[in-house]
Amino acid sequence: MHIDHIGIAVKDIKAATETYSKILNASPTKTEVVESEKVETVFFEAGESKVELLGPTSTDSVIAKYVAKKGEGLHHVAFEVDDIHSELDRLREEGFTVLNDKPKDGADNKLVAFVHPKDNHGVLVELCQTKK
Ligand SMILES: CC[C@@H](C(=O)O)C(=O)SCCNC(=O)CCNC(=O)[C@H](O)C(C)(C)COP(=O)(O)OP(=O)(O)OC[C@H]1O[C@@H](n2cnc3c(N)ncnc32)[C@H](O)[C@@H]1OP(=O)(O)O
Ligand SMILES: [Co+2]
Repeated sequence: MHIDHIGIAVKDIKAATETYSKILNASPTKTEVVESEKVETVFFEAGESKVELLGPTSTDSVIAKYVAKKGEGLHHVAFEVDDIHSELDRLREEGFTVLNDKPKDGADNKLVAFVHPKDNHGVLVELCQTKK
């Protein structure tokens, strides 16, 4: 298991892309709209992990809600696993609140699912697995 990406919620994806291009001294590697989440994502590589900027594409996106309530900032940490189904079963058995009945399509050719932040000391955890 390793950290695949950290997700950062932003108001203005264009402005945030300019900022992170300067911080990382690199161009984004991928830009993708994920309709199911109502977000636009911009990825930067940072060693073995990535930074995922998340901007809302709709006022009822979870990212719009988060930014309105808490402001911009770190939104989630995503761990890549080999078998997302068995990891989700394991976490459910451990008593964690998994927010998805089954993994769904995320960005970057991944299946994704989320574990509620109340169970993780205030951090929203994403599990992801590269689609085969
Ligand atoms: C692009 C696809 C994918 C990828 O491929 O990488 C993504 O990353 S998508 C990212 C966006 N999608 C998601 O976050 C989906 C999972 N999230 C959710 O289902 C919800 O956001 C939530 C976590 C269940 C919260 O929703 P809700 O209960 O409706 O929001 P509230 O504002 O009422 O929050 C309740 C409670 O939880 C705290 N909270 C909310 N979000 C976060 C967060 N990201 N990190 C930490 N804490 C969070 C919020 O502050 C509330 O706390 P209290 O006020 O103390 O009750
Ligand atoms: Co993510």
